[in-house]
Amino acid sequence: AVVFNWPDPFLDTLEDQLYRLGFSSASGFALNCAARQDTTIAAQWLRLAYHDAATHNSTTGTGGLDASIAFEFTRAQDVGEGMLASLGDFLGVQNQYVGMADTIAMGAINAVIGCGGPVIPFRGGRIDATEAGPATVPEPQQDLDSHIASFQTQGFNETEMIALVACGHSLGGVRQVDFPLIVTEDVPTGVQNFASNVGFDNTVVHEYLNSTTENVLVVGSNITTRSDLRIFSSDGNVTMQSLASPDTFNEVCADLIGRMINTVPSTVTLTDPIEPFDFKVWNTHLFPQGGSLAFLATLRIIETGANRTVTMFWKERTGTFCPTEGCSIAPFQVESEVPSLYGQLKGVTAFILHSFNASIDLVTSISHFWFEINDNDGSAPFIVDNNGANYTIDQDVLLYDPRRTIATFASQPVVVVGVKDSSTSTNVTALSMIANPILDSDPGVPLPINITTVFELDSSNPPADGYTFYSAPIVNTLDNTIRTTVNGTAYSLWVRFLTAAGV
Ligand code: HEM
Repeated sequence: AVVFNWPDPFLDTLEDQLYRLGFSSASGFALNCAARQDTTIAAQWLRLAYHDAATHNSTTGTGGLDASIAFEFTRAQDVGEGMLASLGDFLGVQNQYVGMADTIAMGAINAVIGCGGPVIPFRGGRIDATEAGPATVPEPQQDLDSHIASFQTQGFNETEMIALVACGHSLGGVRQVDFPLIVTEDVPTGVQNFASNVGFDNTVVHEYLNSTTENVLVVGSNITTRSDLRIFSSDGNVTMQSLASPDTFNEVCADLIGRMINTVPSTVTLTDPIEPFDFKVWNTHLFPQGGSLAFLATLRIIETGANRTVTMFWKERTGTFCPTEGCSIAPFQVESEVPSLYGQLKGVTAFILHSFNASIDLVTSISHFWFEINDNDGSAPFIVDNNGANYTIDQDVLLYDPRRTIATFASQPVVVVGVKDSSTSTNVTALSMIANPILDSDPGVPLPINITTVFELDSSNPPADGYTFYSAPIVNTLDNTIRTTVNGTAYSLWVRFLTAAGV
């Protein structure tokens, strides 16, 4: 599994989105196999992921799960309102580090578990395409040889093709409005489902094998578009029979859907699987406050059942202020939080959030911090110090100020940052990622976009504690990277959340 060395905005974001409740639409909306547009959100997400991945060419190492679907969804082979609806679901959780392609992949694994299917490992690091890929999504009217060839190009052999189609067609169905030549008989809901049940399981396999299937790609009156029949029966039903065991079905589908979402251009390297981090420093803020520096930090710990005491320690940046063993403080707040479904399925019962609100000497400041944990069960207390490297605060020149910032839901937040020793040449900017709004009239390319905001000297916050304050209204409250150059040195600060416990 991947190792988290703080600060790592990329892993920090992905791990929150995977394991914490409410941190990503891609982990929330498909829960309980929720219905939408006469199918399920999960079915729409899984189909979207497959169509995005199907642009892969394993010979040239191009295409794959790269969000190129955002440029392709208007093609005939991608017909269906589920495509745009799914991209719309996912917009708004990307940032400078995590792109749409990772969200689509995360959506696919949540689609499967949201409908009761197996847990698929998540690797991150996909890179969003900037243009459409080739039109290589298989279509029902194509013959078996074409399907074998296109799955081969995408990296799957014939057996894997059979199983992957069965796994995918465990969910959802074919819409009459989009495929009138396939769904030729009236269906009351407008969708002819692949299986008689809604959830992710091998009902589609059983109903195929015992000839009760209503899968229109198997038994539809239009013989040309019986692609599932041709595919499923292509090896004399050997693969379909092997999928009759629910355990085998789940195992094979977890593996193949996992490979499908990890199908990326050869230039992309994915991380190792991201497992929930045992200890995670989260949402830190350092800012000037009434003659000292306020330092807010949360240590998130996976619940172990122990009645833990957690102490935060820190050392000064210059000079001497703290005792040799470090300055220390107890948390002002300890909260328990229910993890996401994915987290629960990985065995996390709760996250315990220990929040600290330390007052740091303004002159000597802070260079690094760490924690000591006592399980209070007679065992020796242990240190949590970022895998031995300490949690290092790399600078105190450019600081985001959550208390001076005015963040309300009613209006655009006015973000305030403090710059130490600033000269008149200071130029403060924020690079923010925002969701590109989908308009019904012209959906455009549903991918997030970057905007740059220039800060101005803040007349309502006069200089204090050696800092000069700059402010700007900022559209996005989820993720901003603030930059400035002071006396020739460039500083950058990642601000993911505008507020924190203790603000
Ligand atoms: C030869 C290969 C395939 C063909 C010809 C094919 C064809 C189709 C067609 C015609 C539909 C109906 C779409 C609609 O009405 O919106 C559909 C739906 C679907 N397909 Fe496939 N498919 C193939 C492979 C796959 C694979 C490999 C997966 C995923 C692993 C997949 C996942 C899905 C899902 C989840 C739906 C339901 C979508 C919904 O209910 O909104 N398909 N497929």
